[in-house]
Amino acid sequence: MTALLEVNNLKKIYQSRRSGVAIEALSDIQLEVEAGEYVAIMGESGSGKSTLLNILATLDKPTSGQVMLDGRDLKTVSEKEAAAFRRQHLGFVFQDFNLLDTFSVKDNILLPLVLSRMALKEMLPLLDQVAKSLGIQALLEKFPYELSGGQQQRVAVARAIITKPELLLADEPTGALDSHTSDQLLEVFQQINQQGQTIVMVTHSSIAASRAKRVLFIKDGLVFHQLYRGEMTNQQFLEMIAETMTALLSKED
Ligand SMILES: Nc1ncnc2c1ncn2[C@@H]1O[C@H](COP(=O)(O)OP(=O)(O)OP(=O)(O)O)[C@@H](O)[C@H]1O
Repeated sequence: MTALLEVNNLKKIYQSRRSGVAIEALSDIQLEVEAGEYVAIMGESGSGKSTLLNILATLDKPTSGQVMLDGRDLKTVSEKEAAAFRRQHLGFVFQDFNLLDTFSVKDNILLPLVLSRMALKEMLPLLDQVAKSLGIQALLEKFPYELSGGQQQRVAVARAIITKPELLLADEPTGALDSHTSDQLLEVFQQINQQGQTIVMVTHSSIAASRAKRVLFIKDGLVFHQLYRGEMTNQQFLEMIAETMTALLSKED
């Protein structure tokens, strides 16, 4: 079986325009994600997590190496095609929700379908389904500024999954949430993963990572280590992740 996402020998070097100094953010990343997996990516600040996510999201290009999504090399996605490609195949959830304040919740969620020119009568059943599964039916006519952070993030998740993307990419999705709301969001992620949604989530939080099925640790631009949940409970997996993070941070090179 081929993986849904395959990353081979990915390297990213940033060239500082001012100083001319080259920074190697990713040196040789190798990873595979199967359809239906829920993978968290951890690593200390500056280890290259956002760089990796941006490349997977087709928002940035690698210096070398390959990313294959569902058998397609992202190199073959042209600049012109990129926005439509992202809409059709990927969903995004960010730390700061990124909702449009002048649009109602309903219109925010429908936006990717509107941009894909779907007919309204096809959209509405999808809206209904996604709103029900995230428990946000009562919020549809409100505006984002009328919602709590947790509610806004649920709306952002609804917008990300309404297109039924092959892959949901999340960058610090619990970063702006308090611990209670963060738990609720993590439940939502577990629930949509159980329904078949593949998720790759970058996070600083060991608690968030402990809800995934697998955790990758990045250090020095490489996948340094990985842990599988297997039969572990959330608490057991959390302890193992926390120990690994401590070891990772204490091992200076
Ligand atoms: N646009 C850029 N130009 C130059 N250097 C960059 C750029 N973006 C990131 N970097 C550098 O690349 C390295 C990796 O950064 P990246 O943001 O991917 O790390 P991160 O693991 O996501 O960090 P954090 O957890 O703090 O968000 C860092 O050394 C950073 O300073």
